[in-house]
Amino acid sequence: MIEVNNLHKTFKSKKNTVVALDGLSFTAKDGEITGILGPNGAGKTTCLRTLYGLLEADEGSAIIDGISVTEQPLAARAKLGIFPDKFGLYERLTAYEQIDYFASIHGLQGAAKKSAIEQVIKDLDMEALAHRKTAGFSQGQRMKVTLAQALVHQPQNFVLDEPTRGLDVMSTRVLREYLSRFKEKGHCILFSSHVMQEVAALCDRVIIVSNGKLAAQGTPQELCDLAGKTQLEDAFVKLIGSDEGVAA
Ligand SMILES: Nc1ncnc2c1ncn2[C@@H]1O[C@H](COP(=O)(O)OP(=O)(O)OP(=O)(O)O)[C@@H](O)[C@H]1O
Repeated sequence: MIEVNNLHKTFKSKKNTVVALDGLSFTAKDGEITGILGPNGAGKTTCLRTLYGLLEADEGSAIIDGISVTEQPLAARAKLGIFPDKFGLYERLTAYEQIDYFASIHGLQGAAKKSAIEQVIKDLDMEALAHRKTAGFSQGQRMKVTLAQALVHQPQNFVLDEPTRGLDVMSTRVLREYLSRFKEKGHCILFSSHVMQEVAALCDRVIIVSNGKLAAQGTPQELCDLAGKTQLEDAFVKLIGSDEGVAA
C-alpha cells in the first residue's frame, strides 16, 4: 500500500518559485490499480519522484507498506518497483545482464536470482530478446526490459510514470495485461497517465491532481457521477475546471 500524506514541494530559483505539490494526500491500495490523472505541470511526476526517494518533500510524508521513504529509504525502496518517465538502458549489456544487475541490487543471489530472472523473462515473453545487447532495441522491447528490471524482485508495490507513452498498440496491450495480472496477485499499482481511455479501462481508482492538490478521487464511475458526465474525459475537464492536458 502507498500512502501520500500532505506532500508539499516548492522549486525555487533566483527568478522563479514554483509550487509543484501543495498538500497532496491519497492512498493506493493493494489489489488495485490506481491512476493519477492531471494536466501538464499538475505535480504528478514530482509526487512519483518523492515516492521513489529521488526528491525530498518540504513537508508531509510518503509511506510504502508502512515504511517512511525519508526515514528508511532503502527498506521502502525494497518494497517498490519503479518504471520511470525516462528510461535509459545500458546498451552494451544484454537484456538478461541488465535484469541480472537490478536483481543483484535488490539482494537476489544464486539460484533464487536465476529463477527470478527466468520467471520474469517468461512472464514478459522475452526469451528471444534475453541474450541480445539492447542497443537498437525498439521502444516496445525497451519497455519490456525496463519492466523486467523493475519487477524482477517481485515488489509488493509498483509505480509507473506514463508507462504507455511511445508504445504501439501491441506493447501497450502487453503492459496492460501484465499490470492486470500483477494486480490479481494482490500487488499495489500506481501509475500516471494522460490517456483517459486507458485510465478508464484499467484503473480501480483515479486520483485527479490539479495545481499540486487533490481535485477529486474515486472509481471512474464515481468521478463521472460526481461531475454529472458519462465520459471520464468530460468528468476530468469539469473537475479540474479546464481542458488542459487532456489526451484522447
Ligand atoms: N526540478 C525542477 N525544477 C524546477 N521546477 C520543477 C522541477 N520539477 C518540476 N518542476 C515544476 O513543478 C511543476 C510540476 O511538475 P511535474 O513534472 O510534477 O508535473 P506533471 O504533472 O508530471 O506534468 P506533465 O504531465 O507535464 O508531465 C511544474 O510547474 C514543473 O515545471
